[in-house]
Amino acid sequence: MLRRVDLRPSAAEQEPSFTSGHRLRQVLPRAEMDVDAAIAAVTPVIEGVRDRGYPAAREATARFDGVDLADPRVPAAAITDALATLDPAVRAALEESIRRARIVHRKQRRPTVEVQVVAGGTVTEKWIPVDRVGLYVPGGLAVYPSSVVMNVVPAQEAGVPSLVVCSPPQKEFGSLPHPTILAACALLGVEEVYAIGGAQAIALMAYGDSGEADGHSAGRVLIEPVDVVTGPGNIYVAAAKRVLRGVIGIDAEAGPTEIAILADASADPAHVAADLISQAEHDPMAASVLVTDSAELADAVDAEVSRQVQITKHTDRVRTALSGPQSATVLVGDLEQGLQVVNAYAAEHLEVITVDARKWAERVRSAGCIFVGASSPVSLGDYCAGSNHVLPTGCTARHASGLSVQSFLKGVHLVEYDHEALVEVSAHVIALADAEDLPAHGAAVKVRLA
Ligand SMILES: NC(=O)c1ccc[n+]([C@@H]2O[C@H](COP(=O)([O-])OP(=O)(O)OC[C@H]3O[C@@H](n4cnc5c(N)ncnc54)[C@H](O)[C@@H]3O)[C@@H](O)[C@H]2O)c1
Ligand SMILES: N[C@H](CO)Cc1c[nH]c[nH+]1
Ligand SMILES: [Zn+2]
Repeated sequence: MLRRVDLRPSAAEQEPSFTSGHRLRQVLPRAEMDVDAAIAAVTPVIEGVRDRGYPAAREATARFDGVDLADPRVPAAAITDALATLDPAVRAALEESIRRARIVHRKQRRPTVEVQVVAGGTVTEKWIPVDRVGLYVPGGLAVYPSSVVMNVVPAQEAGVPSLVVCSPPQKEFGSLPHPTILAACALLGVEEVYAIGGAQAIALMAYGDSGEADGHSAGRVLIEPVDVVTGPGNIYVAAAKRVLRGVIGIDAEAGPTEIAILADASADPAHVAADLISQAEHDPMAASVLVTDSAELADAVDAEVSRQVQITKHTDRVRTALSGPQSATVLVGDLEQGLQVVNAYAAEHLEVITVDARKWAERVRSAGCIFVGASSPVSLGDYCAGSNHVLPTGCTARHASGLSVQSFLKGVHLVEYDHEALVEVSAHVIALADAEDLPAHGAAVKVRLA
């Protein structure tokens, strides 16, 4: 079922060795359409919202979601009603998910650190939450109340005073976001929610709309712009975040889901197949990659995938994802080479299902989140591990992190020197200012020396 990429040293015509991450990335599976390619599709939408505000977003919603909404703000009553009618088992699960996420995220807050550099001279680093954030909750092929939890909990733990949630309108629910998403907002005390998805939602949060563009909302503020937008989404959402980075801060490009599994002969093929399928059901563009040194395991996983795909609910979506160029089994000579492969691939999610799994996991250098051992599937992290499921995709885990409290904080230095401490270092400041041919910088110190 999964195509094979054979990197075993014995494979015919193998190049010297695929040891450099850059060389490896050229042969590893990747989707045909990447974020760069999606930028062309979202740029007109973003420019429209920048220039004309909500009317342009409304047109995009009509086009992509088949819904025309004069006012996308979700009424307060819809949010409270959604919680009142929520299935008790789902409510209990959301509450447990929130509880565990809070335990982990509360510990992430960095303390203020004051450093005495010299007598009379200190540098203090403090962390200030941004004023207002926009949290994107996907709702196209699936709906994601769990992403409400993963966005809102770290923002709240960071101390962000103003939060807004955007999620696509659902035709079958009166063009509001899905009721489970609204119920999750209610559980977390989020009151400002808009029924809007895709790139138009990211642009609307970034630019806001004062309602003055064409008088469509009679001068009232439809939505205040935010400072940071976080959250997962499809390739268009990820592209919009890349385009708008700078206008707003972003967490990471958390686009179409990826799972890589580093497994040896000890892994249970039924578990491996189930986990590959679990993440493939997100999106036809999702990527599922098995990296193994065992051809026997690869064969057994193929057989299991074929069996399980027939009985999974979203079978078409899963088949498309698993048969696309982004999914494959990569055969390696040994787990050392497997480690090089998973580090080069930099998956959003990496499972390590091997003998001594923790030992191998400790040596991973690039992955959004690492799931260690046979009893830690990605689905656990998606909902209830306490970790965050908003994670970098498309190889951005080489440099980016998953969503955390830190995503909502700005680090600021407070520099405080007294006169003596300034005098003591003044010659060095003046010498460096002269070396840079910026003598006015030196003069700003000299004027204080008299
Ligand atoms: N990386 C992560 O952390 C993470 C977490 C959860 C989910 N995900 C991913 O989020 C995504 C959710 O996708 P989804 O589609 O279900 O919901 P979504 O909310 O991300 O996207 C739906 C929106 O896309 C817009 N859209 C649809 N087709 C378009 C087109 N052709 N051009 C422009 N805009 C278009 C629509 O306006 C719609 O509102 C999946 O790819 C899933 O794998 C990622
Ligand atoms: N696996 C997703 C991150 O790519 C998160 C998620 C939410 N719901 C189910 N799964
Ligand atoms: Zn998932």
